[in-house]
Amino acid sequence: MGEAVTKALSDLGLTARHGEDVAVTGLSVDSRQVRPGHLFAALPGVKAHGATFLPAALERGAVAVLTDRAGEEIARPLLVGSSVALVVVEDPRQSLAYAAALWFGAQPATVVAVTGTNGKTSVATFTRQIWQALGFEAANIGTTGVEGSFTAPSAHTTPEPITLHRLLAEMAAAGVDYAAMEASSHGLAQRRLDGVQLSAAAFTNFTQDHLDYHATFEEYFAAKAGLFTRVLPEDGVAVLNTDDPKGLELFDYAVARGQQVIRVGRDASCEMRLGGQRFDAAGQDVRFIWEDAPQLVRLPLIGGFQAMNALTAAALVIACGAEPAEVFAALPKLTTVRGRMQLAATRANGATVFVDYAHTPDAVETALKALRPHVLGRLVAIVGAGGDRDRTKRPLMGRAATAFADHVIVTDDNPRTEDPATIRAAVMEGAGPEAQEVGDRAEAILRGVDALGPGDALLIMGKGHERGQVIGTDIFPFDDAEQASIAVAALDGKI
Ligand SMILES: CC(=O)N[C@H]1[C@@H](OP(=O)(O)OP(=O)(O)OC[C@H]2O[C@@H](n3ccc(=O)[nH]c3=O)[C@H](O)[C@@H]2O)O[C@H](CO)[C@@H](O)[C@@H]1O[C@H](C)C(=O)N[C@@H](C)C(=O)N[C@H](CCC(=O)O)C(=O)O
Ligand SMILES: Nc1ncnc2c1ncn2[C@@H]1O[C@H](COP(=O)(O)OP(=O)(O)OP(=O)(O)O)[C@@H](O)[C@H]1O
Repeated sequence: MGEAVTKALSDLGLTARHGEDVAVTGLSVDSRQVRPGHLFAALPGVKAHGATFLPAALERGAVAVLTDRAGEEIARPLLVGSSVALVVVEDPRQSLAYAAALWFGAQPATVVAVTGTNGKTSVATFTRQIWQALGFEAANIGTTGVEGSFTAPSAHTTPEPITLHRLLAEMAAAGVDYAAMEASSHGLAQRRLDGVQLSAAAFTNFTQDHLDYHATFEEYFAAKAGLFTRVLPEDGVAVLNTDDPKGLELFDYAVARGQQVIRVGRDASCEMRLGGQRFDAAGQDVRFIWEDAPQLVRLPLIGGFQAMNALTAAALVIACGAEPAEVFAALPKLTTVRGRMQLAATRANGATVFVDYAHTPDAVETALKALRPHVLGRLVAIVGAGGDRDRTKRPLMGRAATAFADHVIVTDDNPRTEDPATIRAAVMEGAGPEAQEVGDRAEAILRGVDALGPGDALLIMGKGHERGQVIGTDIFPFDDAEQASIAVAALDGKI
């Protein structure tokens, strides 16, 4: 057994207000995870103040507490006569983020972060894919976990600082030199990224979302802006979609801080400018202009917005020092995030089948609208809604499908403990009398594929990357992309 690592509070940038500069054996934000010798970060929470769990943390052997003034009030009486060190700071989440960085002490040499309402996963994934295509060891961290040269599951889009820095240190130890991470607005508001050394950061766009957590639109934007005004250092590069008015606002902040900026968008002022797009069944040809030189690339990606995501990723990689010509040569190799507008199968007659995670009325509309320019013939949609979740969205999802597709098949999603027929009836109510109802999802996919003539496309929505269907309380193996391949093989005589 190796000797346990310990670090003094002062080595973690912390000063005790009460007690000594003790050595700690680890960090925890949750009393239930405290081990003997740990520093317990008692954070102000939505439901409770972490300091209320101090007795449990002390019982488990915490030797130091990091908290704010409100936490100090709760902690002081509990610490009378004890040698436990009490560290009181203005913003304990930020101090914890710095302490976690110092505790783990290593990260990949180049780390970039992406924020925005939509496109974070796509941009972080594309950035990693470009680096890998250039021959570098690279990984991305986000909603889909950690992927690339290093893989790990992740519960959060932006992991908590302790998890995040453990991951970054493990990546560095495994030889990963490049990492692209998603910066969620929750993660930014909770200072999860504050201890990360960023080389560049990108902003994709800003629309209404997450107003359940952020009190106002302004607060939500302020959280995202923090990536550029606080986390990204002055010598970092800001990659900004300045077609979005909020991107223009960030441009002003970045310039005021002396950061170098790469603007991405359609406007003539952009260093990375999107010119034209021509769509076909399997992707798009994109014309763009980099520093006044026109370029043409093939993107095997569905959806007009993916060109902006790919260019944003290209700009990030260039910002970190790569040769632009090599970066542009890598773009035709990009592949979509699994289950997001994923080309799952192609019929012998050329008709295509796509799988997408869209499971809200808005997402159904966006997905169908994105696919439409790629389809010469008819667009067929398969839609369903999950059980034990929001009921009001069911007819709205059916309505959106009928409004933006030429033919709609309503099927089961994850019925969970509800009666599947009742859920389908609600979706059918919005989808209208022309829609076809096929409860069994595999049969619905078979019928959808069978309906495709040359030039047609089928979009199977709702489950995306999932590999199981939840019926009752059991999960049965089910993969939309695999079912699409099976249906195509069966109908085109390959099995
Ligand atoms: C809404 C939100 O962000 N909540 C975060 C917040 O929890 P909270 O304020 O509710 O905590 P609380 O339950 O009031 O407890 C207060 C403190 O006491 C601690 N505690 C609690 C119970 C106990 O027995 N002992 C104990 O020590 C908790 O660890 C916490 O530090 O502080 C906790 C500790 O830092 C976080 O783990 C927790 O993230 C939760 C798990 C979460 O689900 N967050 C989601 C919303 C999130 O961050 N999502 C974004 C993506 C959003 C998106 O783009 O879709 C993400 O980046 O993943
Ligand atoms: N640049 C973009 N502009 C507008 N919409 C986009 C853009 N990129 C992606 N989208 C839409 O957002 C959906 C989710 O994309 P993506 O996973 O990349 O975003 P995200 O910000 O990571 O969201 P999440 O954290 O929920 O995964 C896509 O399926 C698409 O409908």
